[in-house]
Amino acid sequence: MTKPLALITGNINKVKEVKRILASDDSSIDLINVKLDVPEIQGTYEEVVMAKAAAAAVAYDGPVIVDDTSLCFTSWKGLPGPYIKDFITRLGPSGLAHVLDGFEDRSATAVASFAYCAGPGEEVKLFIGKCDGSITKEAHGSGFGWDPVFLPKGKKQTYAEMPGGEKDAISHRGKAVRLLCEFLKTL
Ligand SMILES: O=c1nc[nH]c2c1ncn2[C@H]1C[C@H](O)[C@@H](COP(=O)(O)OP(=O)(O)OP(=O)(O)O)O1
Ligand SMILES: [Mg+2]
Repeated sequence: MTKPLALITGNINKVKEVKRILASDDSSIDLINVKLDVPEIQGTYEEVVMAKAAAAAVAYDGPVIVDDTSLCFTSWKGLPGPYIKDFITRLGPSGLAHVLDGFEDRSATAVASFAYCAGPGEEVKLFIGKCDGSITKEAHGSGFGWDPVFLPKGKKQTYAEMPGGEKDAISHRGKAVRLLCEFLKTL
């Protein structure tokens, strides 16, 4: 029996956002969430998410989607990138904002790397969404991860301050999930 398509993540905020983006797309694509601990290798965000999807497909033994999210500082040549989780977990949003004090360029790019894998050993397909912005000097609003310190380019509110639908319309995750959705409709 084929298993349902599963979004493999331990992050409830990702699940909430992906479901909200899919619902607004009117796509009738249904996902279940399965929380599995999948290893995350070191490498570029493409390498990290491809390995994560392949491992998730084996662990779940069925069709999976994974999301690996990066936050890339221009002044740091793209770092922390896929290693952002340790930074935000240890420093919190305002601590993260202060690591750029002393750098003139506070620009950053949020990257959502989604990957689909139909099952163990199957090819992995990538869907990348990016949002350019900058890191504010202080936290504004409260919410998911580094949302309080990410100011999308051309906006007056951080991700944390804007309504969910507004974040989805411009966000790294919104862009990646809409690409993924187009692909899933062709299956
Ligand atoms: O839109 C976002 N806005 C703000 N913060 C975000 C966002 N999306 C991910 N994040 C945070 C969660 C984690 O601290 C790190 C990414 O790490 P990442 O490995 O992709 O996520 P995770 O370990 O929480 O869940 P998973 O089980 O899917 O790997 O950035
Ligand atoms: Mg993770």
